[in-house]
Amino acid sequence: MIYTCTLNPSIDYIMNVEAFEAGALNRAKETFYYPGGKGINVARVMKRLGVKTKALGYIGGFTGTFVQQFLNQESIDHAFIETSQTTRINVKLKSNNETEINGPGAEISEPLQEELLEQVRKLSNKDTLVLAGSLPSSMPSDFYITMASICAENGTKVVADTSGTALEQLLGHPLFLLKPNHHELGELFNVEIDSKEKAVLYGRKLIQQGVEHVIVSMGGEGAVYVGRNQEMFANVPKGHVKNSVGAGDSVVSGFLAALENEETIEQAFRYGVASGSATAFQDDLCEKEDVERLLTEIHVSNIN
Ligand SMILES: Nc1ncnc2c1ncn2[C@@H]1O[C@H](COP(=O)(O)OP(=O)(O)OP(=O)(O)O)[C@@H](O)[C@H]1O
Ligand SMILES: O=P(O)(O)OC[C@@]1(O)O[C@H](CO)[C@@H](O)[C@@H]1O
Repeated sequence: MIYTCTLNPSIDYIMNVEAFEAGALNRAKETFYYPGGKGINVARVMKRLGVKTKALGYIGGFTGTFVQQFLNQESIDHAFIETSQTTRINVKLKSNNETEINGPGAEISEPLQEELLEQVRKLSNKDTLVLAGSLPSSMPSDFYITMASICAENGTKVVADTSGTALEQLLGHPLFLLKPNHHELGELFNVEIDSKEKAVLYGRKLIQQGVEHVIVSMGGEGAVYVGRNQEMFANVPKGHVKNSVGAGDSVVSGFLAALENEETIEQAFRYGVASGSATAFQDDLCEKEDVERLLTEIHVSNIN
């Protein structure tokens, strides 16, 4: 079973504003509320792609109730730990460009941290745990490492979709999949990644540190896959980008969903990229039929 863990979920409040002006009264022409947080996005997309998951993490307050009700309506299984604090609201302001304001997240007490670790201890070598997104600022920065170490003891596969210190600290632990974008990968090694060749070079360094599959997404410039025996490049289909929120999470979902359906690594990589683009081309997360329509526009080539 695939479990997603969102330590810091959100409601994503999407505001479409025609020509945003800082310091002035702006009126949105359209707004949307979606449950958010990277692990929750992964769970929602996997459900649409036909794969069952269970969402873990912390939830609380009226915003937490909204998130849980939304997931219930979409028949997404979850076992969140309730906190007395309100789940954050992240503002996604879409105008000529995209501006995001993400909240710091709730305070998570030590007993609640222990409760989540207990859930992780129950996972087996048949399970996969997706650790996705930021840690609330109150949590120890090595919490992902604690979770990854428990998983290593039990043979549970770990997928990580995070950035900054949390990502840096995870390196050296056995990881099944890492999906940094090219900025996040560059930040890890203090370099600028501006070509697929550089993405491969630094992707290989992740493989040397114990990662099994690396996908480096480069927005509209395509994506690179680096594995132990295979390196590939995929273009992205052409289309109008409406919403990049959750596009990276959709790449993770598409890749994992295809592997669950026993596709090859190449096909899973193509499916991941198609899922990312299908999300980028619409307001909410992708639907299966959009993903499958885009598959034919994605060409995967071996590198070297
Ligand atoms: N301009 C684009 N055209 C087509 N597809 C795109 C475009 N930008 C992003 N995508 C799709 O979204 C995926 C993820 O994009 P990106 O590299 O920006 O990752 P990310 O920064 O992790 O995403 P997110 O915005 O969710 O944090 C890409 O691999 C691609 O499939
Ligand atoms: O603050 P974090 O945890 O880094 O990112 C949270 C977030 O921006 O990531 C998702 C998109 O990937 C959104 O649903 C959510 O608002």
